[in-house]
Amino acid sequence: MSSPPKSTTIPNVVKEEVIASGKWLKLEKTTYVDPVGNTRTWETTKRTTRQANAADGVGIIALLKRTLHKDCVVMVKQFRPPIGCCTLEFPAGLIDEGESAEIAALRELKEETGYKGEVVGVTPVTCLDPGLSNCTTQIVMVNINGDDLESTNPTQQLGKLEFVEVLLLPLDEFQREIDDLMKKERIVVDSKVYIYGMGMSQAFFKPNELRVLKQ
Ligand SMILES: Nc1nc(=O)[nH]c2c1ncn2[C@H]1C[C@H](O)[C@@H](COP(=O)(O)OP(=O)(O)O)O1
Repeated sequence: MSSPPKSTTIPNVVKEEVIASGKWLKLEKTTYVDPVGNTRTWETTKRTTRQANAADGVGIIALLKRTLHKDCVVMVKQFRPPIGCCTLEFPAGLIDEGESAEIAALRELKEETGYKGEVVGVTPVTCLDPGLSNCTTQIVMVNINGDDLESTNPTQQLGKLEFVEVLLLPLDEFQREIDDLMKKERIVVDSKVYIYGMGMSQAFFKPNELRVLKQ
């Protein structure tokens, strides 16, 4: 088997040309130098809405905490035209001009679900699908005091063209609830959501499983 060519160059982008542009998205031809010094091209999509020094959007992991109830993750289900069916996602949205990720997260959570939250953590800017697009997000962790009067009967603040259903999934059965939902209806789950569920299952919900050391 022949060995791969040795990296000799720091890869970098040398040119970005717009091929097609719409209101929300554009398609570019990206010319770059690869790790062995060859000049190549890539087809790249970008959002037109990105604000300076910010991620494109936020995703919100919102935990609803109520006395005598299990903690629940606040989820949204909506029809997504690019994929042609409903998806299960964390509440999410684009960051507006002048907004921080934290402010955008609390605003989007209120609009999409009606809940008022408190920010307890935020990730760095993370990429979403870097082989396709430069799109980035920050995931904001939010707690909701469900005993607060304003959270007992939350009212969404959706635009006329927005149709978002709110689902509350118990944290301790998160992955199983999602699997059950997928058996019942045609729904595609956002990968961030499913990985969050798998991570929790692996970390917390098999305390008696014997650890096997693998060489
Ligand atoms: N790629 C898009 N095509 C559209 O035709 N419209 C789009 C695109 N991306 C965003 N939008 C519109 C739809 C909403 O009116 C606004 C804001 O969306 P937001 O709620 O912030 O984000 P999502 O919940 O992720 O749609 O942008």
